[in-house]
Amino acid sequence: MPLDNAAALEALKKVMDPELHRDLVSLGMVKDLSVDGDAVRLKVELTTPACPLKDTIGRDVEGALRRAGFARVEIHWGAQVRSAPGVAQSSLTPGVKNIILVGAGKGGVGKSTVAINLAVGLARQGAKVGILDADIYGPSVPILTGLDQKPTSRDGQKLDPLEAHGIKVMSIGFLIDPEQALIWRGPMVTGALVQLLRDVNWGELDYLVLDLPPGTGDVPLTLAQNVRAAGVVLVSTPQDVALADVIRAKLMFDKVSIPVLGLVENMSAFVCPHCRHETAIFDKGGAQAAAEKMGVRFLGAVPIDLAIREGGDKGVPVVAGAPDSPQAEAFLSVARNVAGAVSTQVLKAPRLPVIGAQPRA
Ligand SMILES: Nc1ncnc2c1ncn2[C@@H]1O[C@H](COP(=O)(O)OP(=O)(O)OP(=O)(O)O)[C@@H](O)[C@H]1O
Repeated sequence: MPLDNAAALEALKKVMDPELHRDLVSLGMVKDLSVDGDAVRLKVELTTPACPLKDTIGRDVEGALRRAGFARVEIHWGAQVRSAPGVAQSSLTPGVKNIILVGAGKGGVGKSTVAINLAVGLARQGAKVGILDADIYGPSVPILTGLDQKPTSRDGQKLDPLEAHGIKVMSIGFLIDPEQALIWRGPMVTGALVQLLRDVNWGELDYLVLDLPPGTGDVPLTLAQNVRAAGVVLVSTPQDVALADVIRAKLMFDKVSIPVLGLVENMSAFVCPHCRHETAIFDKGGAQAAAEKMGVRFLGAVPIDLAIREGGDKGVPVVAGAPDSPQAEAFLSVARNVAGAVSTQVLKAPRLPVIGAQPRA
């Protein structure tokens, strides 16, 4: 067989994306293919810049092309985050490709800490990201980002989100006294949430991370009726009492047809910074077992750690403040796994009309 574009494409059709279980050519990931003698050059366009399997894909592409007879293989990388068909055209947030919910069965398990580090982690890997603090009864994103100014509006219609650590940020905590929302009835809460989605200038984003209130209630239901989220990341500590709640939360998301992207174990074992001894304060490994039981993906474990708590209190998430630390790497790995899960979800999504409200003219 001559060494030409057709031969290279034939070889690339045998390379499967290990996450998406389809070949790179039919996924439209092969771009700018050119052959010159026994040299081949191409761009592989990943479905997310935070691709967890980039190295594996690179090795597989090179191997397949070499086996086809190419002596020199030059791979360039790109990324184009995709969204499920129809999502962008008919949603409250037209420029947002994927909405990722972060939820927990109970309070205090570190849901907001995971949400902010996930958002900053996705941005650090090259994605355009925003975070919306939808935890209307207990907004913690202002503290976690160190932001406290009031958002303003340049166009007199939509509020401009604030920015910190490379992401766009909006929280009900910027707009009202947090104690005020505590006495809100359900419809006020859901109304505020719809406004925070629709009436904020989110612009073009690959991912909008939504920090949900803990437990089950009106907010997930409102979201299910108004946005087509890519899915929900569930956060739990490893001990049984938290896991029982997260299993209940999963059932609730199933009921409202929001896909569960997977489960994160937060406050996993404590590693002593002095002697490296590991202590399983809240137990360890429980979430992985629970994820298997629930039939959802395990997205990773984050240790209980002083730097994570201090970063949160100072408004500098550890992923931004100490990006090369093992603590940050734990969150970055979760971010890559979440990005992979979103890509898988997007490709699985049926081409259905999107439920819910239309953008305002
Ligand atoms: N892995 C961790 N290591 C150490 N401290 C952590 C970790 N994760 C969260 N924390 C700390 O635990 C406290 C609660 O975290 P966070 O506010 O993220 O929880 P939450 O589940 O969102 O709570 P709520 O339900 O009240 O919104 C914070 O002080 C935070 O800094």
